[in-house]
Parts: sequence; C-alpha cells; structure tokens
Amino acid sequence: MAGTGVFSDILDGDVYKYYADGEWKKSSSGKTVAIINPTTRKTQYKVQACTQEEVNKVMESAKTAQKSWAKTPLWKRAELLHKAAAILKEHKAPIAECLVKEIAKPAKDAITEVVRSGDLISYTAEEGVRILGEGKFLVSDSFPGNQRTKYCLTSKIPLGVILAIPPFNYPVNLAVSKIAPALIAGNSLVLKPPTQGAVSALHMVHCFHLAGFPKGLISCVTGKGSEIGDFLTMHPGVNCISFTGGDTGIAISKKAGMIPLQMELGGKDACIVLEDADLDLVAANIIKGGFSYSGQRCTAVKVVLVMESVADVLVEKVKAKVAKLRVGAPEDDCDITPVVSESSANFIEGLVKDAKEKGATFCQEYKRDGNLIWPLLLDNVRPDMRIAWEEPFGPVLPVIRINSIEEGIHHCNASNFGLQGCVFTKDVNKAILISDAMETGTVQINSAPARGPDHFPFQGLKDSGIGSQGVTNSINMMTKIKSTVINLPTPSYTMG
Ligand SMILES: NC(=O)C1=CN([C@@H]2O[C@H](COP(=O)(O)OP(=O)(O)OC[C@H]3O[C@@H](n4cnc5c(N)ncnc54)[C@H](OP(=O)(O)O)[C@@H]3O)[C@@H](O)[C@H]2O)C=CC1
Ligand SMILES: O=C(O)[C@H](O)COP(=O)(O)O
Repeated sequence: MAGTGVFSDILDGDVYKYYADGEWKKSSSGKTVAIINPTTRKTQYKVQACTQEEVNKVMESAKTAQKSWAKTPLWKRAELLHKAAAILKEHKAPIAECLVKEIAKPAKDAITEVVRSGDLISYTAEEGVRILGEGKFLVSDSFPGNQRTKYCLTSKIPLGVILAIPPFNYPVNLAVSKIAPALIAGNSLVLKPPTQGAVSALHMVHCFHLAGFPKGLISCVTGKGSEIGDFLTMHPGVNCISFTGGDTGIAISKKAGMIPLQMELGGKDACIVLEDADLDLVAANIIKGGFSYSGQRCTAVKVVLVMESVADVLVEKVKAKVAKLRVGAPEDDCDITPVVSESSANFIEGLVKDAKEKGATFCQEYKRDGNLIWPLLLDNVRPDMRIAWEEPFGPVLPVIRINSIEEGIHHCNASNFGLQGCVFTKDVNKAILISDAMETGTVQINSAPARGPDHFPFQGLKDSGIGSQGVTNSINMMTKIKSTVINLPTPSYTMG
C-alpha cells in the first residue's frame, strides 16, 4: 500500500512530503498539488508545491554533498547503487500500485517498470566502475613536430549538480535512467518528477534513502512544472539537465545556461512494411508497438507506411488483433487503459475528428468514455491529415499506403521528429539501405521500436532530442574530461 510500512515516513496525513538533506519535509508554501487518477478522474494523491527558497536550499545542499561524493571510491558508489536497486525491487508492489493509480499503467507493466529500473541501476553501477575506472594516457610525440617530453593523463570527472526531469509515462524508469548515471559518475542529483507520477517517484527516492546515500546528495522537489520548472532549469546551481518529455524540452533548451543538456523528446516512429514482409509478424508488432500503454510511449509505432499491394491483408490482420485487446481499468491488467489526462484525451479526439472530416477510413467505431479511448486504426490516411504528422500519445494509429520504398522514406524523413523507426522485410540488403536512409536515431529491423534494453544507445534526432541516452552514453555525458600533463626536461622513450 502506498505510503505505508517502510514508506510511512514520506506521507504526512494525505500529503506526500518532498525530500531534501536526507529528510522528508513539509513545504513552507502550505500549498499542495493534486494528482488526478486517470481512471477515476478524482484526486488520488497530493504532493507539496515547493517554494523557490526550498529549491535554493536544495541546490546548496546538492553542491556541498557533491564535493565529498566525488571523493567517494567508485566501488563504494556502486555498492550503494546496488543496495538501492535491491530495495527498489523488494518494494516493487507498492511502487507499482502508485503507477497504476497515478498514470493508469496496467498492473503488470507497472511491476515490469520497477523491476527494469532496479536492473538499470545495477547495470549502471557495474558499467560505471568499468568506464570511470580508466582514463587515457597520451604521449606528445604522436603529434608531428613533438618529442616525447609530455605525458598526458586524462580522466572523466563529474559535472556537479544534475537536474533530472522525467515524464509521466515512466516516472520511475526514466528517473533512474538519469539518477544512476549521475551518481556513479560522482554527481549530485536534484529530481523534479512529473506531477502525475510524482508519488511513484517519491517512493523510488525513498529506496535510495534507505540504501544510505549521503544527506543532500539526492533531492526530490515536487510542484507543477509550469510553476517551479523554469526556476529549476535556469537555476545557477544546475550544472547539467537531463530531461524527457515533450516540446517543453525544446523550450528548456533555449532557457538553460551554458550547460550540457540531455533531451529525449517526442517521436513519430514510422513502421515501413515492404511487400515481402511477414505480415503476421508485422501485425503482432504493430499491436505491441502501437498500443502498449495505450500508445503513450515516445517509441510507439505512430504511423504505418505499408506497400499498397499488401495493405488490405495487413489491415485485416491488425483489425483482428485490435478486436482482441482488452479495454478497461489498469487494475485489471487491461491492454488499453485511460490516457493520462482529460487534456490528453481531448487532444487525441481532436486528431480523430480531423481525420474523420478529411475522409480517413475508420476500421473501428471511435469510442471514448472519460479518459478511456478505445483502440482505433485509421486506414487510407493522407498527408493532409494532422494524424499523419502529430503525436497522439494515445491508442490511435494511422495507416498510410505507399507505392514505393522512396515514398515511405520520404514521409519518415519529412517529419520534425527523428527518434526511432522500424522496417519489415526479409531482404536484409533493403533493410540496411532503408535504415541508413531513415533520419532517426535508431531503426529496428523486423521488430517494433523500443528504448530497451536500457544499455542500448537511445538517440533522438531533430525535434526528438539532443544527447544520447542509454547507460554508457548517459554516464559519459554526465562527466567532463580532466587532463594532467607531466612535462619532462628531456625526451624519454620507453625501451622495448
Ligand atoms: N520522449 C518521451 O519519452 C516522452 C514524450 N512525451 C511527450 O510530451 C507530451 C506531454 O507529456 P508530458 O509528460 O506532460 O510532457 P511534458 O514535457 O509536459 O512534461 C515532462 C516533464 O517536464 C516537466 N515540466 C513541465 N513544464 C516544465 C518547465 N517549464 N520546466 C521544467 N520542467 C517542466 C513536467 O512536470 P509536470 O508534470 O509537473 O508538468 C514533467 O516532469 C506527450 O504528449 C508526448 O508528446 C511525454 C512523455 C514521454
Ligand atoms: O519515453 C518513452 O516513452 C520511453 O523512452 C519509451 O521506452 P520503451 O520503448 O522502453 O517503452
């Protein structure tokens, strides 16, 4: 049960506290933020609306704690991360319950997110010990005109205070994907969780608290991004921002100072289907890729570009699978659950209405009950329809029929997004040519797009982001290079 047992410290009455200086605290603002359960559309939880003064104190503590954390041996940092991972997995049930209640994540997917997060933390600890435990040794005479009079020792050092801002759809996994690399690299961490997902995140933070991390090293400030967000992202105490979400990230990148930014933003992942594709495999991946978590994934299949000659058969196969999707409450492990908010549902409905007005073929009747939208496949979608380009972040999937591979690649590359894409064909030569031509960070061949496994690079191009994620890339981007050069009076060459 959320906020009970080991988690009772984080709850004060019906309001969750924020975390700073190794303690759970009540904000002096006296204001709270309601978290609306997408299924019931009623207030499920409340969190603090932290003040700017409290953010200032958090940043000061983070700066101080980072100095001693940077002197903590790598093996000790890794040991604490492994402890946090174990505690997180031990308490996966109450944390998963929070995910079900605040973001309507299906119960089994919620458990998976928490376990995956524990695994990510441990993998990051191991990877960090390896890659941060070695540097480079350079000699001067490799550059023309130089004798071997200079030895250069380089190492990766921490940036300082990392501000992590994850999105609602993975409030635990996309938080730890920032927290763990930051900490193993010797940084301190300030977390601003999404409002919907904040209580899941607070429970996750408590697992780090229970693991025994130094006071002030990790903080979690709550409050609406629209109210406290700018103060955080423009705070002079922040040395790096790692953000996942929507267009907000583009706005942040224009406001932030001269600091490293890691931005994972929206996507319009295209699924290109060639005539020789295994259409049963394609249909299964369209269902998994297009409708998991009701399409609320940046890596969801967001447009199907299928060769006309096989389109009828494919659409029928997908329709048959859509009909079998269970629609309902996340507690019942339904495949399609309510989208995260009424505003999101209204946005999705706007795209559907536009497609209707412009003549798309509705493979199912459009149906909505509150935030619950039944899965909808739109066939014969044309480029003049908004759904061809915009990201619904919901269970609505457009099918565009193409007559050539070039047409598919053109549509994919005409998008402002460039996160992932996928291509289905038995011809590996064509698959490689198409992958090379698609302007996306990743192309999946014969499978739906996906960020996982979490050690794979994860890179958005164009409006899909900057800076590459994935465990190793995240660790590296949260460090900078320090060099020490030893100057010898006379050249010295190591004898064989
Ligand atoms: N790339 C991806 O993985 C994801 C992309 N998205 C895209 O974003 C859209 C909206 O989803 P959502 O999660 O609301 O994304 P947002 O970009 O609105 O929010 C992402 C995070 O940013 C915070 N935030 C909001 N405003 C600011 C600000 N001014 N400064 C700093 N932080 C801020 C939010 O906090 P708060 O919740 O308090 O507003 C949240 O923690 C989706 O429709 C989808 O297109 C969404 C999720 C994942
Ligand atoms: O932001 C997102 O939606 C996630 O990065 C997608 O992750 P997934 O492919 O593992 O669902």
